[in-house]
Amino acid sequence: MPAAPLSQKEIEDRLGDLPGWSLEGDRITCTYRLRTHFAAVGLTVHVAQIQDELNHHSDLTLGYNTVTLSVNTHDAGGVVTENDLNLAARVVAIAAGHGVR
Ligand SMILES: C[C@H](O)[C@H](O)[C@H]1CNC2=NC(N)=NC(=O)C2=N1
Repeated sequence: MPAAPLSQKEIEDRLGDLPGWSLEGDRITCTYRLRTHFAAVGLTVHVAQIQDELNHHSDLTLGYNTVTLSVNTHDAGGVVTENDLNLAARVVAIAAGHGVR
């Protein structure tokens, strides 16, 4: 049973607790800036590990010293659900440990 779509107000309310995350169209997104390229790679690998654990995957983009996540729930027709907010919360919880700026 796919997760239920959330209203824009529900999403915006929850994003208040997710620093750096925002609603962009039909997905939530965040760009983390790291001190070095290698630190960005490390965050990317850690996020990939969490995504496989949750079986929920963002479009994950690695730049020189940035990691951008952009996500919604495919199984719900490409809208934001609890699964996306849960992934964002897990990433927020680990970001500081990677030395995001
Ligand atoms: C078959 C597999 O469980 C599904 O395709 C999972 C994988 N990762 C996913 N990631 C995202 N963002 N949305 C999904 O609906 C989703 N479904």
